[in-house]
Amino acid sequence: MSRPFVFIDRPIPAEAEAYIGQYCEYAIWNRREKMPREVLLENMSKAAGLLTAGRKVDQSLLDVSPQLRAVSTISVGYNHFDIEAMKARGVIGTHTPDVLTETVADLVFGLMLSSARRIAELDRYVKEGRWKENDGESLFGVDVHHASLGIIGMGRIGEAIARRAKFGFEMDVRYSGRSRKPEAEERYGAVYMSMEELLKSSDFIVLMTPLTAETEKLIGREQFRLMKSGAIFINASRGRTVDEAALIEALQEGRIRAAGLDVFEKEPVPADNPLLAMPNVVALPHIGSATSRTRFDMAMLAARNLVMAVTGQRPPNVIPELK
Ligand SMILES: NC(=O)C1=CN([C@@H]2O[C@H](COP(=O)(O)OP(=O)(O)OC[C@H]3O[C@@H](n4cnc5c(N)ncnc54)[C@H](OP(=O)(O)O)[C@@H]3O)[C@@H](O)[C@H]2O)C=CC1
Ligand SMILES: O=CC(=O)O
Repeated sequence: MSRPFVFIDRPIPAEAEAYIGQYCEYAIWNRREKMPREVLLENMSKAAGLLTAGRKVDQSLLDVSPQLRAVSTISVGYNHFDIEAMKARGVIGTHTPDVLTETVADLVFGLMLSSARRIAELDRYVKEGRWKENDGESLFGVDVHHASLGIIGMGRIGEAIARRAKFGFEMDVRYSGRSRKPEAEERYGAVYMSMEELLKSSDFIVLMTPLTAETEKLIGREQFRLMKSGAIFINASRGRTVDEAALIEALQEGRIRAAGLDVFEKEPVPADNPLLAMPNVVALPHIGSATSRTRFDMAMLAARNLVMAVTGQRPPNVIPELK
């Protein structure tokens, strides 16, 4: 039987590439520069599978990919998939849940600690030689331990954050979302409440939902107005789950104390985005899952998902809407 042809649209670890090579013919775009569209078109015209991370899989891509049977993304989020278009064409979509959960939860805690104790801001302060003997209260922050934490989107990563909060920092955990999580309630004492109640009562608010039609701009002007004065807002979901103009306004007006952001409406974030000029904003370049170990595990899982899908087996990580 002939081996299926797959296209890998970015550099991946040698082990993942070798694994795919055991079962498939393949081509790989192995450079950091942007791939010319002709290269994509040439490969997609014959590809049964695509391994990517973040490339839009929409009608226009499907139109130039007549053989396509499966797309495997090296990410847990799959908001770059046009689900309806894929469903209509019978294209399988897979993602990489679980392997990155703990790593992303670590980063979220880093953002919480850095925002509360002003770690990134004060690092610059010391390195710029501004540290003086009588700085006193001007360098004070707020406590993370024993504070209240509201998690919006108590899924895999949300629960890993709740565990750290409960057992590491004795925080008072509450959550909102479209379904109850009895295990999280039992294990972490997490209290289920409406988003409104959560926003009004939490010292820290962490947004961890996927980006969907329902969650786009889930947090906007009205939600920032509901937050406690002095609240700290963390977003590691997707930039578009937040109305960024409303976030900027809330920070400029001093409505909230600080924000820790791993994601932005436009990525890479433009240098003139007002958020970048604010000392009380910790800004990261979408690195939630970016440790060597975790990125390796994600690539291997995505490679296995792809191979299974194009060789007629059912991969374990088909995205829920396409199951
Ligand atoms: N910054 C980064 O580098 C990373 C960001 N992410 C982002 O984090 C997201 C979550 O990942 P993960 O925890 O694995 O996913 P899960 O699917 O396990 O969790 C998502 C949670 O969000 C909830 N949710 C979905 N829609 C809504 C809604 N409309 N209102 C409130 N809650 C909602 C889900 O509810 P229910 O249980 O009812 O389905 C679920 O509990 C990813 O989709 C991705 O966008 C992920 C990894 C790295
Ligand atoms: O943002 C990263 C992901 O895995 O989703």
